[in-house]
Amino acid sequence: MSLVSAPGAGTWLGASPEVLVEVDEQGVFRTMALAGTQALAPGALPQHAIWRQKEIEEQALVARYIVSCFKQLRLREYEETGPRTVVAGQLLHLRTDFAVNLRQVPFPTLGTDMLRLLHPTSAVGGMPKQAALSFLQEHEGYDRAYYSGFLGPVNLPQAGVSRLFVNLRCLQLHPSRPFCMQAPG
Ligand SMILES: C=C(O[C@H]1C=CC=C(C(=O)O)[C@@H]1O)C(=O)O
Repeated sequence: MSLVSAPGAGTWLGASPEVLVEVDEQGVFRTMALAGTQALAPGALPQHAIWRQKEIEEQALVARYIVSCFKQLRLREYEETGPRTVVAGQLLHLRTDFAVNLRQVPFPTLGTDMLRLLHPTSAVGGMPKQAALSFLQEHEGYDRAYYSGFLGPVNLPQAGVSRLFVNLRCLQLHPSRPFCMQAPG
């Protein structure tokens, strides 16, 4: 959950399930391929969820894109777990987790390099990236402002520890009306 209010930026309330890049206290870099959405039915077990081919393929595209980013950086020592079904509030998603232990694989700029390569992810920008972004620029017809950007604590609670989330499922509070942002899953 996030609530950010800053002069010039406005007031934004959000609940994002998607980590864009993270480096934790143990020096582990993480990112994830998150896609596919279905409701969590009352009493149902997430591990019994059935995914359609479309969702499986969409999530696999996102996972492959992350692998291609590691390849661009010539990084081969990453751990990949999944895809598995995860719960986010009342929703289920398909998620593959990626981790690199930076104490074993010295790559001090990995967080920044991956941020540069990943943003905007295919979930919010499309794929292939440049063509999709040009298409959006031409046809979308409105300013997303901070929606689908990223936010989170940087160098907190200590230097080198950061957690950035894709700014999904959010609303901007205006004095007269809230404006809610939600992409189709
Ligand atoms: C882009 C959004 O969700 C992403 C994260 C999880 C599942 C998604 C999906 O089902 O496609 C999206 O990739 C959003 O909720 O605005």
